[in-house]
Amino acid sequence: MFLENIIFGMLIKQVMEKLKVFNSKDLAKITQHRSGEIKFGEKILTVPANENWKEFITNCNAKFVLIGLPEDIGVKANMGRVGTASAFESALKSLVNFQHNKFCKGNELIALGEIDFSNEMEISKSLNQQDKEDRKKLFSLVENIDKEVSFVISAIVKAGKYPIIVGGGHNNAYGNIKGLALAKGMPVNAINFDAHTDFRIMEGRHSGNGFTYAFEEGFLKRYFIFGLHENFVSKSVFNTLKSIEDRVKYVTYEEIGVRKEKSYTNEITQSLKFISNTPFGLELDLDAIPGIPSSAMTLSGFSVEKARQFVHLAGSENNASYFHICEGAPDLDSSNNNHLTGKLIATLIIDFIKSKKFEEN
Ligand SMILES: N=CN[C@@H](CCC(=O)O)C(=O)O
Repeated sequence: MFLENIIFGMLIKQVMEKLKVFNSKDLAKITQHRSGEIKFGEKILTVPANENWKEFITNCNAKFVLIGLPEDIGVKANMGRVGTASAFESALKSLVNFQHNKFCKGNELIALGEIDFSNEMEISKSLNQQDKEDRKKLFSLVENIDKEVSFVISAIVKAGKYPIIVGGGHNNAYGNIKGLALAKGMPVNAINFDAHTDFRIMEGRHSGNGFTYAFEEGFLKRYFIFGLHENFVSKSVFNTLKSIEDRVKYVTYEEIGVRKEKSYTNEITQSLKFISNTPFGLELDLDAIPGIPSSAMTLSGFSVEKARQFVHLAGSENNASYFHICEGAPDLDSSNNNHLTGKLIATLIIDFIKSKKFEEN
């Protein structure tokens, strides 16, 4: 057991720069050309060979940087159902085949690449989430992922760009928030469109406590959870939220969508007032949208149109500094339409890019 732990430690210490930078051929391979049309993939920028990625994105006119986090270890460490690792690949395949036109142009986006978590994913496959010792190892793997994510997000923000991050599990909120806070040199805020708070106890890192760790470690100042489901939040988490209500607020899905006590757009305005005075992260968990394959998939919740409206309104705030879409799990979709999760993620990416145009006008 002792030796096993040493080997495990050595394996996960292989922390280097794990960023796999895309080149134009990576996009060309998945872009389906059609005469008379210009596809997004023909215009999206990639880092030229032999150029330093940080220098390239700093000097580039494009404002948005796309980055993928192909992992589902945070979900596994949270006892969930894996399948989020393929979401980025699926989203990219749809995105490159969208139309480049007057509403949105491909060259506004740099497809930077993905963080290569294949080493962690391989180790994770051999671990049993029900086993106490194995679960601790899963927590360590998530900490490893956190370091990589916060490093890359911080570098993108320092380059003056908006990271658009496709998860992976919601554990990655922690790395995003920390990365943004480190780049800005101050604690930041976050708004989260989610059925869950992901403010569960600090029992070890997983997809259910990214915001707790970011809050307790001083990276997250104010947090708003938009549309959480009353049935999915424990009494103890509600008590915790009550004790810090000056810094963490929420509105439930049931208050807006079921009992109609509050209006959707008015609640978005109120929630944005709470967090938009300082740089903030925009988080969207696909398990809040009915019927989207994810670990905690549900059939009730805000529609795709409502989610798009939310991204549009929140993204158009000057201080909205990154957009993270997570928990989508194409691998859990057994239908012959399992490309649709990626297509939805690509649609939301474009909604965020378009929302920023209002900032300039
Ligand atoms: N990111 C999702 N987190 C949820 C998952 C809930 C579930 O698996 O049922 C949470 O931990 O609360």
